[in-house]
Amino acid sequence: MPTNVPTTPVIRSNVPGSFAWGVFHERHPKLIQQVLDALPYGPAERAAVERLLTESTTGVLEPLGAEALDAAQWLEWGEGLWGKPWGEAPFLWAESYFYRRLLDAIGYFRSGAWQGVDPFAPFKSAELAGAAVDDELAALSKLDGLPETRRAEALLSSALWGNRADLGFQITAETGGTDASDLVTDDSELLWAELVRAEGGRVCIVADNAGRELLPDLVLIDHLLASGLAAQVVLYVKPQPYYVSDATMADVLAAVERLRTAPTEAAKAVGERLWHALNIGVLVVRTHPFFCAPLPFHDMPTDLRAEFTGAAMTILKGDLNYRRLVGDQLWAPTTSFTETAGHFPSPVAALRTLKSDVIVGVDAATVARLDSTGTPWRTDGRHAVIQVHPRA
Ligand SMILES: O=P(O)(O)OC[C@H]1O[C@](O)(CO)[C@@H](O)[C@@H]1O
Repeated sequence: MPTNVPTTPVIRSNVPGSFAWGVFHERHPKLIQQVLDALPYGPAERAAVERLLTESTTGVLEPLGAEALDAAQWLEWGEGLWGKPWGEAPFLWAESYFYRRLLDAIGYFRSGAWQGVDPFAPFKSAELAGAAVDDELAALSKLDGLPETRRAEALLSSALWGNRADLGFQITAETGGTDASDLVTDDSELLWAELVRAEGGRVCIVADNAGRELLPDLVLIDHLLASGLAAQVVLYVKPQPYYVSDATMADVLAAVERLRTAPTEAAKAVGERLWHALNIGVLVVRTHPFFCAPLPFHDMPTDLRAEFTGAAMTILKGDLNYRRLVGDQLWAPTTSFTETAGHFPSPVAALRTLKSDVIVGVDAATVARLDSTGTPWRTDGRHAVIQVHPRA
């Protein structure tokens, strides 16, 4: 690259007052407290968690212990960063390592009583069991009466706003609910056109959160399969607990069960169809260690790249997947989505509510309108994008 071309700054968490700084210095202390309150960890785990909080806010990056199975992998990923303050590492890297170290602190990988115990399970279970989910599943019945196109739009919208996790089918089964201006880029027509163009292919969905986000994702998957738009759907989940509510295989099973045991026929039927789809392999759940790696998708390993290659479409859910797709950098918001996401090995769509500074693909007039509101529109979770990089 010529030396006079300015590069887009990578986001770091060392600027007091910035969003990234707030994640480490304001959100993580609260999160740690919630984790310690939710399960009765003993003195060793509690002390290790407190040490992690101190290290990640005022200390320097310490590598994993040599006994960890992924110690060598992390040493390589963190080359040049060890011994430096956490805030000097890229925000994406540091946040990912924080969750890896949290699992270390609570003994998730060590042989012992806490091995394999998801520290976030109490939050995920409470959400899935909650009355809000009952209402959302009940609202699903209303979608059956809608014309096909409207129904498809409603399902897409639910999967999108499910990422905000305070909305769901209720929004879409009724007359709207979100302000259209909340959707700052809307490529939904292009997304449906691409799905129709590649009808009968394999659609990959890279999940984000469990519970109230995963449920509408599963309903959308059911629609893609039932309509024939997809012959097969591959749902990618995290191999281990991550970013609090990210979906793992256990969360998929819990969500399918929630659907199958729902009080309404419409929701039950979705649950039964998904169970059958899993049985016959038209719905496949997969994972890969790279989904918990601290790197952008640009750097995905060859085996994962090969999995996405040939997919009719890959739909990436949520904020973190977006950051990993376009790069966790302070792009000018008008930078084209294709320029930043075109490296992905298949056509790709992002369904994301905005919860961090990164944003691309927004037209200048919309950026000016949003900036003029004086609200933190990039991070307050009130806005969303549907963005598509189609087949050439
Ligand atoms: O669940 P999502 O949509 O991926 O959001 C995760 C986001 O939450 C944060 O961890 C903290 O707000 C962001 O840094 C991150 O991108």
